[in-house]
Amino acid sequence: MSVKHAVSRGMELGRSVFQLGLLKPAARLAAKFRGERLRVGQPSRTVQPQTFLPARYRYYRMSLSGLAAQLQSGGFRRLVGGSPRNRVVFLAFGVGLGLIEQQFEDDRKSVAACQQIQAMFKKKKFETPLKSFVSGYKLEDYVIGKQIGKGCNAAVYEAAAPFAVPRESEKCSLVELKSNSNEQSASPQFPYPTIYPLAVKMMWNMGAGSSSEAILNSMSQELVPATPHALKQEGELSLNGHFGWVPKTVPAHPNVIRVYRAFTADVPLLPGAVEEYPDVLPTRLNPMGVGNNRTLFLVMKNYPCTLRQYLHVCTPARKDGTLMALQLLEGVDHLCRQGIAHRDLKSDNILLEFDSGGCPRLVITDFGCCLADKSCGLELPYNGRWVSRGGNACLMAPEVATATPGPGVVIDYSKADAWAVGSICYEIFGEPNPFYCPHGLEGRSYQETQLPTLPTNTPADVQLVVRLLLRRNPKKRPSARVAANMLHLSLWGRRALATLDRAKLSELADWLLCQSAFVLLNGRGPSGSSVEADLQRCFLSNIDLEDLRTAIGFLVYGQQLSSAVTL
Ligand SMILES: Nc1ncnc2c1ncn2[C@@H]1O[C@H](COP(=O)(O)OP(=O)(O)OP(=O)(O)O)[C@@H](O)[C@H]1O
Repeated sequence: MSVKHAVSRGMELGRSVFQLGLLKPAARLAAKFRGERLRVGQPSRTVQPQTFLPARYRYYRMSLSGLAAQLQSGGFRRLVGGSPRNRVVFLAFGVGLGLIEQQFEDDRKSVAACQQIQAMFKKKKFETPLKSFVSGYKLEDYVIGKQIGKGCNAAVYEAAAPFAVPRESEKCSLVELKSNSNEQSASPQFPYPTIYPLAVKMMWNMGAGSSSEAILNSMSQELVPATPHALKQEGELSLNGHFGWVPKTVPAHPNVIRVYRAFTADVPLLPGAVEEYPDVLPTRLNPMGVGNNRTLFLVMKNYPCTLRQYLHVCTPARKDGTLMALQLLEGVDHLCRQGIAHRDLKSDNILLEFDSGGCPRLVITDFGCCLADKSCGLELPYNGRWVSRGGNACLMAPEVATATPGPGVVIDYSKADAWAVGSICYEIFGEPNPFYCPHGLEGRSYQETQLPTLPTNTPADVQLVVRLLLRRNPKKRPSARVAANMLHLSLWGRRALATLDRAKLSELADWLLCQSAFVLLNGRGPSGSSVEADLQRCFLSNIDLEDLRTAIGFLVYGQQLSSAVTL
């Protein structure tokens, strides 16, 4: 081997060691040099891309400082043995690492750029159409229309708020929910509810008693998506915690429902009550009923349909399907960041409307089963069978479905909702959810090889994301953030990605800056859709270099990911 050849091999080794995250084994290898022939070939080791990327700087620094120490102490000759060729290769290896120092600098710049981008987009809060209003805290403030939905815990009715009709001078009101016409477009199957722009959810109260405090205590999870003005501050219910236990609430997000008002009131006899839910009525309305006299009412925007209803009549196009999956991941990531797990994600609990270009916008709703405990975050102590693990048993992630209660047992929900999104993607792309009972796979026992393939028109990156989201082992499953980043990159960064697989982080920062500038200047997504614009804002306001790098790792090594990547 010529010196020139040895140098280039050493530098190449130094670089690839860095890029592949193999600094730790390389450091060990260097320590073993003496008397051994250096193999420049691929060391055989199984590495998960999500685990090797974040750790690399640590090993890199260890190796560099170890190398410097060896050189200074004169131990270099001892370390590499007498062969001049080995010394050259090893020195070149050091040069390769030195070049990486430069990359490390670039990294720091990229991290700084990311932080600036994040700060810029975090400042701009997602707006809720309802500004503070003094009315709407009583049932009498609303005109109630027909029933639009029913679940196991509540009936939902369309509603209008005559108090909120704007006078000449008043521009903002609940009515804006319907009059934002440039934001909403009608669909022939699901016309926009114009006469009744609101939806009132009447909870069925069978055990809580009729005091406001008891109702709030037992149904407090429903208030997680409530706006700060949803509850009357100085009235019977208060969000400041004086009345009962109040869970965390989530800041506004385009893919999470907003509850504009919440109040308790006597249960009224609404259309269809006697026929459809007589048992949960109070004896005042049905002598055989077991419901309490008062209950909780939640006021939201009235959406044209649920995701399930929409998918019943439409199969979204490839791009719309990807945007829909991405919105769910963004919504779930937002909840995770607030330490909230929804725990009942299913297509009935996702509402849908259309932006002006007809692109479906999804919002996650029904927080009745959520985990939003200030004390335990996303880790639920599972001491006994009486502890609720969440809603729909069919869509329980494996780590939740297989948990057995006992002292010290904790269920980690940090990736459970992301798993459910993976299963819902089948529905979005026109297939039945493989986990729906009674004949579906079971979360507790399925093998990943049993997962059906998605239809061939599903984008390859979406197929990869779904396969990863449905991994049994949550440690090998990407978080909602990483999965969302993968879809963002797939939708808008594929060209940039082609240059990123060499870990050129300065280019990554450039690309992010371009994205930010585009979103800031345009206020619309690449194809003019407000859904896309919101998604890009979500992406940029949550940007984190390590998460992004992990997403790139998954995409770049995606084809080899059936079990693990062998380097
Ligand atoms: N804001 C809304 N706009 C339009 N329809 C809605 C709205 N909220 C709920 N619905 C309809 O009402 C149905 C029941 O609502 P929801 O899921 O909140 O009730 P639930 O009793 O808590 O359900 P579950 O049985 O899942 O616990 C939904 O599936 C949907 O069809």
